[in-house]
Amino acid sequence: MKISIIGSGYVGVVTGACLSEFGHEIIFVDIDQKKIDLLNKGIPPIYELGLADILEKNKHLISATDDYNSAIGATDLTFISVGTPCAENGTIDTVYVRSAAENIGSALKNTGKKDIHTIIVKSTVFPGTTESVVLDALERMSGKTAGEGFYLGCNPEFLKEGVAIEDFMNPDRIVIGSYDDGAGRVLSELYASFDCPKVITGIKTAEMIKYTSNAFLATKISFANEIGNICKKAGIDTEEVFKGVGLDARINPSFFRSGIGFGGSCFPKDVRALLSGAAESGVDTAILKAVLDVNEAQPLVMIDLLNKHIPDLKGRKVGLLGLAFKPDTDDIRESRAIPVISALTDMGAEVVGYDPLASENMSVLFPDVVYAKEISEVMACDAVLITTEWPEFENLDYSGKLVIDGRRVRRAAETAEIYEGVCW
Ligand SMILES: NC(=O)c1ccc[n+]([C@@H]2O[C@H](COP(=O)([O-])OP(=O)(O)OC[C@H]3O[C@@H](n4cnc5c(N)ncnc54)[C@H](O)[C@@H]3O)[C@@H](O)[C@H]2O)c1
Ligand SMILES: O=c1ccn([C@@H]2O[C@H](COP(=O)(O)OP(=O)(O)O[C@H]3O[C@H](CO)[C@@H](O)[C@H](O)[C@H]3O)[C@@H](O)[C@H]2O)c(=O)[nH]1
Repeated sequence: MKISIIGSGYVGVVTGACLSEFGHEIIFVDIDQKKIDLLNKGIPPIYELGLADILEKNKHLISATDDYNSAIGATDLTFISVGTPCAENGTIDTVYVRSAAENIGSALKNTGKKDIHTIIVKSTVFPGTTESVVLDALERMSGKTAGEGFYLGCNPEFLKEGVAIEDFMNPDRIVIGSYDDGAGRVLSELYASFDCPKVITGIKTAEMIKYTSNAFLATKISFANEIGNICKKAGIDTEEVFKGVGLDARINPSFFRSGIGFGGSCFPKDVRALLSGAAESGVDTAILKAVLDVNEAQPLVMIDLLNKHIPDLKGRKVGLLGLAFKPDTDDIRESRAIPVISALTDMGAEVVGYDPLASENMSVLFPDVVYAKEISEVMACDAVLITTEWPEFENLDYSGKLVIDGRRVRRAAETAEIYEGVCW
């Protein structure tokens, strides 16, 4: 198929790159000229394991542009994968989705396309958004009617950063929300060779499946952290507890890693959006509120543990191992290192941070932090705080150090002079 992808971020580029592996021709559309130039050279605009190889290998199938008319005119299927950031009231800001849909609608009109075009929303949007914001923009700008002049659907994405290619290629399920039979048919054909359950449903239900999945995973993590805090006080190993708990097939062992909570571009934003959307419709969401409250408090447990050993942090050097919101990414969005750095600087500590990929991104938020080129600079600090579990932190020698571990690095527990695990 010939496929255009609007928005060349984590989701867009991974989707396009993976679909090119099946021989589909891909045109990326973005408003960021830097990303367009990189993609046209076969270089990924974001870091994701394995992405560079695919883009280089399939260069002949891939191009990028800011011109909607040429991209829509040359393709049969368009994915919208632009960002849906948090608006001030906690709901999603649909400005990018609306603008993408308006531009697609105009292009459908300008190019005078005769063949029926399919538009699929891959961005995470609050239930109802595709059938209101997107549908309205497409019909208004194209002069066509959904289901007759174009097909409309949604296909939420479940990939995890860092393992995004693997997740896209081997999904647990594919969810297809269809406004009309056409969108369902086109996506069923596109994904025919994927050997996984396909959930074909209405658009609002598909949108809700995405929010519910993320909210449930976030709930598991906050629950694990609350239980972890109880275990820490009682001298019980949380990991062993969840090993025992997760063996119950009704529960499942994944996403029970306790620590300093969840960050990233999705869990915090999506739980907030669900909560705000529920409040707007008069539904009280006690569980979702608690999930966020636990997640806000959890990174600060590190500071309490540090204060136990160094009561006055003024002028003391505190090293941070890990700045990214999780390993194998340069993404710092909602990283749990952020509240830790803020608290430390508020208390007058000098922060030295190290991350294999994310230092540059973090330096935009915190220009006054010292970004270490070598881990030894962090290890020379008065205390070492582990905020991201990069595999290389398992190979360090922590002897003689005071370590507060937010992510359970075994080697630190074994070798540190003073070791405090956040929930163990
Ligand atoms: N990052 C993830 O792991 C992940 C996983 C599943 C779902 N999602 C969802 O997918 C969506 C995209 O997330 P992301 O992380 O890829 O975002 P991102 O910020 O990395 O990328 C969005 C891209 O869209 C471009 N853009 C914005 N407006 C545009 C327009 N009008 N026309 C063309 N391009 C435009 C931006 O320049 C940017 O390159 C969000 O709704 C997110 O919640 C993200
Ligand atoms: O047991 C766990 C698992 C994760 N985390 C933290 O949770 C955050 C998110 O991790 P992860 O889910 O691996 O990364 P994301 O790339 O944010 O992926 C989530 O968000 C995406 C965007 O919606 C979804 O597509 C994915 O299915 C969903 O896992 C990170 O800060 C992790 O450190 C924990 O603290 N404990």
